[in-house]
Amino acid sequence: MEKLKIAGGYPLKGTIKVSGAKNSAVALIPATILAESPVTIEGLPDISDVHTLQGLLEEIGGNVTFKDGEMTVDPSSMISMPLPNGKVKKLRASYYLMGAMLGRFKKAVIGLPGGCHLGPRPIDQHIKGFEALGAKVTNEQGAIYLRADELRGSRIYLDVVSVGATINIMLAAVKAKGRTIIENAAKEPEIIDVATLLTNMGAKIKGAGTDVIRIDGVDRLDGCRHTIIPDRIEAGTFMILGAAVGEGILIDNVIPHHLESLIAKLREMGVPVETGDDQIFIGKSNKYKPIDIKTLVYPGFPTDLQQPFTVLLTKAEGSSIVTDTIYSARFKHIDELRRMNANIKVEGSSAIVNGPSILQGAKVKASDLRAGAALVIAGLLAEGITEVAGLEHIDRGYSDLVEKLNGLGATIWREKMTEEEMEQLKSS
Ligand SMILES: CC(=O)N[C@H]1[C@@H](OP(=O)(O)OP(=O)(O)OC[C@H]2O[C@@H](n3ccc(=O)[nH]c3=O)[C@H](O)[C@@H]2O)O[C@H](CO)[C@@H](O)[C@@H]1O
Ligand SMILES: C=C(OP(=O)(O)O)C(=O)O
Repeated sequence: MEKLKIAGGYPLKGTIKVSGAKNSAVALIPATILAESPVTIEGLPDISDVHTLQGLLEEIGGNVTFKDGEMTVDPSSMISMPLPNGKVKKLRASYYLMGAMLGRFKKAVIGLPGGCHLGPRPIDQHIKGFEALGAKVTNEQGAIYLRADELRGSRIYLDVVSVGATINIMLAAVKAKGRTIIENAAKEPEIIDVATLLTNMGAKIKGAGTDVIRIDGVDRLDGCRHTIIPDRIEAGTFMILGAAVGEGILIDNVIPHHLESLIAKLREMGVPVETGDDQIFIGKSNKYKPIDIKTLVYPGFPTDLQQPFTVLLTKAEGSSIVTDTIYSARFKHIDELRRMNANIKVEGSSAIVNGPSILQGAKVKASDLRAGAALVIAGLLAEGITEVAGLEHIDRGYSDLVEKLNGLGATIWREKMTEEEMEQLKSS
């Protein structure tokens, strides 16, 4: 097991390149199950979620190659093998195996998913969608059993706007008989990316990226080549990092339109932001204004950037409020930031940040992926050395993070944890 060590307090400068989107990758890879010939996806991030999904596709008989960000999946020999736990629990997005395997084989047994612990993360809307398409769904000892004689298109209204349910229903519906309409669908860019892949495979989908998606089922899907979109959350993390410790940082391979809410909030704080076609420049700030943030579904401020943004707010003079309306308990990073001398308190679904604080290096633990990103930014900002444990969370979503940050002039490295540290981590 490894930890990250960061020598903080030094300004960063230069260009940093964004990788392919994790939340697209984890849906695009399961989507390949639906094809009857090889599918190639270009630009995938080198993250553990992608490797775990590769292993899961291989477990069900897929022939997968993955090199230099390009994955080719030959799904022709796949079978509906039960995947009750093990790798399935390592990531949230293993739930996409339910929709994809149901769509292709009309049956699947998949363990309940893992992923970041952000409070309750039910999948009732996914199941409601599968049932509306004609599947019988049961939960037996922590695994979801799905079976259908035939999948039939249906009108499905989502009670909660859910990224996962929208994509999962799309996966199950593309080969169903007749028309499926998803109402109150989520509108995240990753949904458009998955719909683009499926359309190139031969699916008939209209309205992805709006709140009504219409899918006309087809009998057969075939292979194609697809390039993934850039990761807006990784890009956003680098923008926040640039605002906190940068003296001019250019973020390359980004779609600025995907980050309008973050750009607006950074400008409101007084951070200079310039946008190009596929680049964003974050200038050096001299003074940071306190502001309030409320997370919302896309195109609102993303919950996945709330934790990193909290760190930036410790630099502002005055009081800022961060409210998470998607995951009201997504504040496990706050105790760790307090160890580093931040003045933040949590009240209900809000964190109140009183700044400015001079952060101090400390030994901290990432409880989840974006808590990890927040602690890395805090470590770069802090005086002295910061040690971040829980690296396995960060490795789920940030490709080559150490190399990328060192390229900006940061001093950050991975180090093996001692036996004693691992014991302490287990008991904490
Ligand atoms: C792999 C992936 O893409 N993960 C993202 C995805 O997670 P995920 O797809 O799990 O998140 P959802 O959009 O489904 O969740 C949004 C809200 O709806 C609730 N809900 C969801 C499904 C359901 O059946 N019932 C229900 O009540 C959730 O508890 C949450 O409060 O979107 C989240 C919200 O943008 C992001 O934080 C995650 O990074
Ligand atoms: C919550 C996240 O991921 P997951 O849904 O995969 O746990 C995230 O990417 O911030």
